[in-house]
Amino acid sequence: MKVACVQSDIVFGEPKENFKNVEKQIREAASSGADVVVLPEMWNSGYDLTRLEEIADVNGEEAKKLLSQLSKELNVHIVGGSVSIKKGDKFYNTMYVTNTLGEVIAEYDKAHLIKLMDEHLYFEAGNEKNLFTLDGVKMGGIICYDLRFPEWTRAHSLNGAKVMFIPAQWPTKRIDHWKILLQARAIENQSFIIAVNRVGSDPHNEFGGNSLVISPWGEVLWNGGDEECVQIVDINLEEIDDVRGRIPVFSDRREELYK
Ligand SMILES: O=C(O)CCC(=O)C(=O)O
Repeated sequence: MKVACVQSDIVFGEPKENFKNVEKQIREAASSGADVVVLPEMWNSGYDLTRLEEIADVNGEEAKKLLSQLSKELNVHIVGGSVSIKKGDKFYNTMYVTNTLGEVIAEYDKAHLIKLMDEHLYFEAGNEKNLFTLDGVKMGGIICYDLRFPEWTRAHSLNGAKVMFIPAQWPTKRIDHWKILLQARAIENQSFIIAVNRVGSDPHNEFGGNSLVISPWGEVLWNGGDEECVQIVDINLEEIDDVRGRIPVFSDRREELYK
């Protein structure tokens, strides 16, 4: 499966520009032969939280429309990072996944909101897991700070996910946490990790890129460095069952000890 990681900068509080950029990047990824395109977190607005009323996507309609159209036209699945949306009178940090038929097959509201970046003051947290199937393989998606909760990735793995997508806006100053936690999640869950972080900066933070594709054995197959790029990485999904067969951690679990 050819996965295209879109490690981009995001224009603070300017959805129009960001929509244009994302369309260009998805087209570039598709023309390079991608099967799945993966975007970063909150690519429509960045963390311009005080202007959400003005700039959040109402019911995610604009994002869903663009991603569905491009998925169908270009014959690619899209794991749409996340966008800031407004549902009713509340705001959410939401991931959409679209398939090559142009269907929205998953919608996930970020479950863990990061107080350090004031997210909890503006957004509602989601309460549901995010599982979907692409090309017959069960996969899952979480968003940025969700990564710090190993139980959350494990819950997805126990429900069948073999590939985890993790879009982010992870600051440079904690980039070592990002890399180490991602590698740990891949090893302990014996899953592919496709993690796409933005680059550039906003008025509050500099963002560290270092998007990573990691195998179920824990090998870093690609590191995006800290510049904008659209990179295709070829992953062999057969490795998952091979690694799980060699070290059967799922059947060796002692659930009764963990309460
Ligand atoms: O956990 C962190 O250090 C960064 C998380 C983050 O930036 C986010 O959830 O948006």
